[in-house]
Amino acid sequence: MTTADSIISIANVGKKFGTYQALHGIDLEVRKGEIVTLLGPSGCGKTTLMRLIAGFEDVTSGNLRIGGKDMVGVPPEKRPINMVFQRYALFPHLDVYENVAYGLRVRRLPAAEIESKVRRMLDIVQLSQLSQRYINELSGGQCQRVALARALVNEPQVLLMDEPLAALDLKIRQTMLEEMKRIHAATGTTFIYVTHDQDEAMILSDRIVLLNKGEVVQIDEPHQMYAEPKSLFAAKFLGETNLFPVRMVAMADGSSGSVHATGAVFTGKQPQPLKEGDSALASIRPEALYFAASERHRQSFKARITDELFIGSRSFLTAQLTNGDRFRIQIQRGTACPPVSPEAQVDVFWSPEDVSIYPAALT
Ligand SMILES: Nc1ncnc2c1ncn2[C@@H]1O[C@H](COP(=O)(O)OP(=O)(O)OP(=O)(O)O)[C@@H](O)[C@H]1O
Repeated sequence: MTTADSIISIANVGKKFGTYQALHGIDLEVRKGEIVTLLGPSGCGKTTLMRLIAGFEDVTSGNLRIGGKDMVGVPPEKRPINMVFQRYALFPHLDVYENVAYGLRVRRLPAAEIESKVRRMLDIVQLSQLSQRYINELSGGQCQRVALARALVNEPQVLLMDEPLAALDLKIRQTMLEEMKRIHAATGTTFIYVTHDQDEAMILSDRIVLLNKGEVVQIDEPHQMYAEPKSLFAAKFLGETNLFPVRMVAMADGSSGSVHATGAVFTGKQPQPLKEGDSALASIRPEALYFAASERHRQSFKARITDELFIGSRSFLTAQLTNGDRFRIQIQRGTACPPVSPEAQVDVFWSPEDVSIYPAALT
């Protein structure tokens, strides 16, 4: 990507709090109109990176540009961005309309322009009917939409959102994610979204920036990151996966593979360097395991099915290998599968295309 396509350009950025290095060598280009999610476990630096973009903190090293302009010394209110916080920070003594109009009134825009911008934005977030309600008369999801409207009415080039759905329950979160995608499509604003929730990140993002311990671990489209995690950390953080301890070996055809204690052979992608004799972990997602062989699903081992967790459209089966290792198999409702029986052994098949092998010691 060239810098010309980018609204935000972050090059080798570091952030120190006293002696503590919270972010190291962050490189990130965000394109105009993109939805980019900063994803990672608690304390990995997501909020710090967002606060650097917002201008609430200064970078310690490296370079941060917005719209091509260096942001050193540019205060938050002079940056072409708006931010939506987890707790919305709405004005309880103003109604929905006046909450949305607030920023435009501060900027002293003409009354007719304020009216048309606020009406349009209330229409986009589907709150026109509730424009005269006070904030304490709204549901959590409606408050969230007021907060979005209030930020977007200022037509920022970039909207920053820090865990904006964290206070909502699961069902409303899912609806709000769909809403946010629709609002994004209607406005074309660049969204940068902080979450530690992998589902939110996968549903919403054009690209996910996965962080761990203050570093960017991987930047990819959600499908790509799920299918080809470049590290054990990414494989474990995004979705569920089974990890089988293996040892690297040379295969008969000269390629490299790995062997499990049961003798099962795993070949597959090796995103990080591995050599013969190394301890490693072979990763296979529960939905990539099958009970029937096919042209693709040729590798197999024997297991016993000890348990079924039924969750409606699908089930998770717990399976046990002959050496005692347990793993999970996901099957769709209606798919034929062997009965749960601690006695009977069944063959479980997979494709090398669905296997990634990672160094055991690294995360
Ligand atoms: N003002 C500060 N002074 C000192 N350390 C800080 C400060 N702000 C953040 N940190 C530290 O920097 C690290 C990253 O914090 P940050 O809030 O960016 O993490 P996060 O990924 O957003 O976590 P969470 O999901 O828990 O909000 C943490 O170890 C945190 O304790």
